[in-house]
Amino acid sequence: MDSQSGRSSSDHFAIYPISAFVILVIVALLMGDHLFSNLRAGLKNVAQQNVVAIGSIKASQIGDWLHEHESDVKTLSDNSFFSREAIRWIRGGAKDPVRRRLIVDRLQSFLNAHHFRAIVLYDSTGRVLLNVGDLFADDKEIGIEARRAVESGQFRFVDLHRDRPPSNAVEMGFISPLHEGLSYAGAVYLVEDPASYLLPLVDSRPGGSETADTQLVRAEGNDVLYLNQLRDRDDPPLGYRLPLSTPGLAVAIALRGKQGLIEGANDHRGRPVFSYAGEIAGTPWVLVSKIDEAEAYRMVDQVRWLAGLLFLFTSGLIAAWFRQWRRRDLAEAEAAILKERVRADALKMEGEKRFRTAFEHTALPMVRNSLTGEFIEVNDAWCNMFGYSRDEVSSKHLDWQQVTYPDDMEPGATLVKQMLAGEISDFKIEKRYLQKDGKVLWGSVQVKLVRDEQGVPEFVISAIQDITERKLTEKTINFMAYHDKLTGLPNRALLFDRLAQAMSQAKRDAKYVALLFADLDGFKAVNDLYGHEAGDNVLKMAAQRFLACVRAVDTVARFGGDEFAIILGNLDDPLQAKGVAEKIVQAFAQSITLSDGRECTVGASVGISIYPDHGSAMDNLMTAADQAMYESKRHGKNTYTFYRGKSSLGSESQWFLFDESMLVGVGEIDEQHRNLAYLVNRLNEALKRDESMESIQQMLDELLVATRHHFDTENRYMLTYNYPEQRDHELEHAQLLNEAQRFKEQISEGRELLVLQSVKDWLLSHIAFSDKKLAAYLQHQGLK
Ligand SMILES: Nc1nc2c(ncn2[C@@H]2O[C@H](COP(=O)(O)OP(=O)(O)OP(=O)(O)O)[C@@H](O)[C@H]2O)c(=O)[nH]1
Repeated sequence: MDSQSGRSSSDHFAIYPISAFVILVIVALLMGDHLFSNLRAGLKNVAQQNVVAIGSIKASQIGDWLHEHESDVKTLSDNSFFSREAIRWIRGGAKDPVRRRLIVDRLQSFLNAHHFRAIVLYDSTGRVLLNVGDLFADDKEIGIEARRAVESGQFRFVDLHRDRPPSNAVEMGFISPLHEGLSYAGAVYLVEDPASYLLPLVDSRPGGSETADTQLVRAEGNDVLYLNQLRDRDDPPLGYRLPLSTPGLAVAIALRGKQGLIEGANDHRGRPVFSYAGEIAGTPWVLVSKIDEAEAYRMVDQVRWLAGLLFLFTSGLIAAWFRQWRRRDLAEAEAAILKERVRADALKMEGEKRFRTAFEHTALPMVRNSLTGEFIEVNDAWCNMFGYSRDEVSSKHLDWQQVTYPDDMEPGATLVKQMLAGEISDFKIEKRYLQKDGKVLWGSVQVKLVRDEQGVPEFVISAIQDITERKLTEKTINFMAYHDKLTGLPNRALLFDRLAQAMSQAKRDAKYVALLFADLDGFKAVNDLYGHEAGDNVLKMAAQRFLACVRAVDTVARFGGDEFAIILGNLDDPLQAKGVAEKIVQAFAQSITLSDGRECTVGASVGISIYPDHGSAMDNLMTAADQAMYESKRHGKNTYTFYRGKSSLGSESQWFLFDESMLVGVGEIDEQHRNLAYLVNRLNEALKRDESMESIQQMLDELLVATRHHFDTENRYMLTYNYPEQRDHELEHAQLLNEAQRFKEQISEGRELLVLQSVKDWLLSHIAFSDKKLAAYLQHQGLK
């Protein structure tokens, strides 16, 4: 892995913690926001409840206080002793000193009892007649109000105002007309000092708050006039005003008629406040209690700030830790990559070194080829095997084709193509090679495609094992298995094979095959007269004479003893066999000279059968030839005879005749044997009808399945009844099944007749020799 890919892989893994962190941050922010929103809502609620409580209580107290004063005033003025005395005194021209004294005393005691600042007595024109209490400045305006009270007979409220100099005091009051019955003759003005109760009540604030305040206001022209002193301003009562049009001003909103909670408004400083407004009945006043939103929210905002700071601090810490971790991780990854690369390089060098040592010093011939087949290098063992020097290999630009035996080129070329196409990575084959001097040798070659680190094919390496010896041995063994040791002719096994091939070929080409059976006449006498060795020589010479009579493509086989068989394939006319038979008879008419010079004579009796005239199955054809040969013997020997029986031996549909003699006596086994015979006959029929190879294959498959089933049945019986020869019997089953596997290949090679014959032969032999024995045992055990 290179460093680039290492980093990207590490980055890939870093995505997870980063994503997790981002998600965590988002969740924390959302949760925090939700939490703080709830807290703020709670605090807002509390703050609003507080301003409502304070505002409404104070408004109610002020209302009560005003009402009380109104009652006090009315007590003094309404038909009271005082009012009667005062009216009389005023109507008397306000001259009676005794009555004046009485009035003053009365007012003074009233003043003392009710804590007014002063009481002023007016006549009906609004002129001041007398006053008690504090310093008082005669105010024309008040006089006018007093006259109006007398004229209207109505109580009048004198709003807060600043008294004229020298008093300058803030005051307010209540004017009540004096009447006796229905006549009014003056008025009393009770002057109240707001600082004694009203203003302290308004200004009283809950402890602990920095911004909570209550403001008593009234509209004056286009302004809001603050009647009390604000907690954050130095202006005295009635000393501060703001335009009524000030945007968002809570008191202005209240004066415009909004009562109760006012939301989203500001106070005189322009700061957002929670406020409550309440009208004071009978006055133009509005009482507004308020608290700064900032103060109400202060706690939660502070906590929010702290939480934010803590969050930022923690995030910073995590980010720093993560960065550090990533750095360390990357550094570790890079270090690991570097280490791995160094290790890989070392391994590669080590591997190359080892390969080179192995390549150079191994006793196994090895060669490296380019992808197009030229030799890149060979080792010493290869040079020894093929006879080329290394210089010759490079100067002659040798490639693998030049050292391969021409007939063996194809399989290797196909496999190399598959290997380069990536279908296989290596292969092993046996093939013939050509040495430099042209000699042929056999090699078992193991070929492997070598790819570079990116997987691109680089070169092909081959290791060759010299198997010439083994092949020769195999050839000899093979030859011996299929040839007669004495004469060197094909033996009976090879004869069957060749006959099957010839019959299949003839079937395809619509030709004839002649099978000649020849038995030497008088051969026993040779043995008897000249000895066995001489007999052997005669057999050898007889073989040569047979061979001399046939074409190279024909087969002469020794069938056994002094019996020979000759296959003449690819005949256009069956009578062509006649010529060969005549030549054979003539050939044996001449005497044979033995090694010791003595002469002997053996004849040849020949029987001829023709495929397909005398049978389409091998054993039928052989039986026919055999019968014809005996015919020749009967006719005095040294002659030939064509089979003259029926055009075809036996009933071909009953080619495998399952008769009584084949019953073994165990019901299930007999039934299966009968079924197998049926399947063999059916296959034979299909071959005769020249059915497609596919259906032939299918029938053979069915036959094999039935055979397997039959063997399983027998195995079961053997196991159940403890058959002493079970092992041998099962071994035979296994061998037969093994052989059966080969049948499929042989069928596809066009050797179906041989297969059929083989199946029939082994089935017959198995029933006769093995199954009958087994059945006898089973019957003995009581099985039917
Ligand atoms: N020397 C030798 N003799 C063999 C060999 N195989 C079989 N024989 C003998 O060959 C003889 C064959 O017998 P027959 O075919 O009856 O003899 P024949 O004299 O030819 O009789 P006809 O066929 O009736 O003419 C037997 O005596 C066998 O012992 C062999 O490999 N070498």
